[in-house]
Amino acid sequence: MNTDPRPSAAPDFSAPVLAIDGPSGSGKGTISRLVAQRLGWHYLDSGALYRAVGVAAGWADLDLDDHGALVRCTFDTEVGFRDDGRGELRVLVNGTDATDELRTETAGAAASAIAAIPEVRAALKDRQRRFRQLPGLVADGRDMGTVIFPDARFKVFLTASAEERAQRRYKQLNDKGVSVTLDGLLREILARDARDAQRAVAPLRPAEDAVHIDTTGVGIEDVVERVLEIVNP
Ligand SMILES: Nc1ncnc2c1ncn2[C@@H]1O[C@H](COP(=O)(O)OP(=O)(O)O)[C@@H](O)[C@H]1O
Ligand SMILES: Nc1ccn([C@H]2C[C@H](O)[C@@H](COP(=O)(O)OP(=O)(O)O)O2)c(=O)n1
Repeated sequence: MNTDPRPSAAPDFSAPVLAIDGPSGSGKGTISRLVAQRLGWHYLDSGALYRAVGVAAGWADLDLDDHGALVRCTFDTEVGFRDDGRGELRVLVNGTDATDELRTETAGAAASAIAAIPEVRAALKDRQRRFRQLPGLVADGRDMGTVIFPDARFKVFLTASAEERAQRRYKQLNDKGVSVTLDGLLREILARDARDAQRAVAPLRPAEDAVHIDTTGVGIEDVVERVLEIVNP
């Protein structure tokens, strides 16, 4: 998987972009990584950037209400992506492998709060756009098709029922030995959906030209095939 294409290079506007947006647990990361592997394209996990700022803010003991400090933290936080060779993405925050910490619901909630600050979103815009390199980019997030790559050639909006998304997260965390309750996860998912969809800047919503795929009860491989069909009909 191509994860970090020359991060300081300018975007290559001739590279096609597949934008995959959707709420937490809809399968964006899983499907994007598999599709990127199959196409041999680069992959941008935009949520990891917001999570990385959240984690770095936690390390620095910053107050989530101190917007000025969070914006400075966004500029100061270096995020690196590495393929572990088995198709999994490792994320380095200021040089430290923070992959496991990044995936916790605490980091997700911090990311969601920080992501509502317009200056933080603005600070991360160019960093995301630089991932656009040949032969193409699969970009996963909330505003890939609406704000970051509005001219993306392909746009997908993934959904699944909140109950199924909570079940998926429950299984994912349980498999990692993290102790959580299904009820608690469902509450967190609904709270995050509401905050991401209701914020003033770049709210979670499908682009007008996005293809909607409801993945409730649909297996991963079937979703991958449907997305590949959109790119190569
Ligand atoms: N279509 C699907 N059917 C069943 N499980 C899925 C499906 N898509 C993703 N998953 C599982 O759900 C969990 C959350 O998926 P993930 O890709 O992290 O979602 P997102 O990036 O949208 O939050 C993972 O454990 C993943 O394996
Ligand atoms: N493009 C993006 C990506 C993520 N965010 C914010 C909002 C999300 O709740 C958090 C975490 O995103 P992430 O995609 O990592 O979370 P999920 O895997 O969907 O649970 O970051 C965003 O505002 N815009």
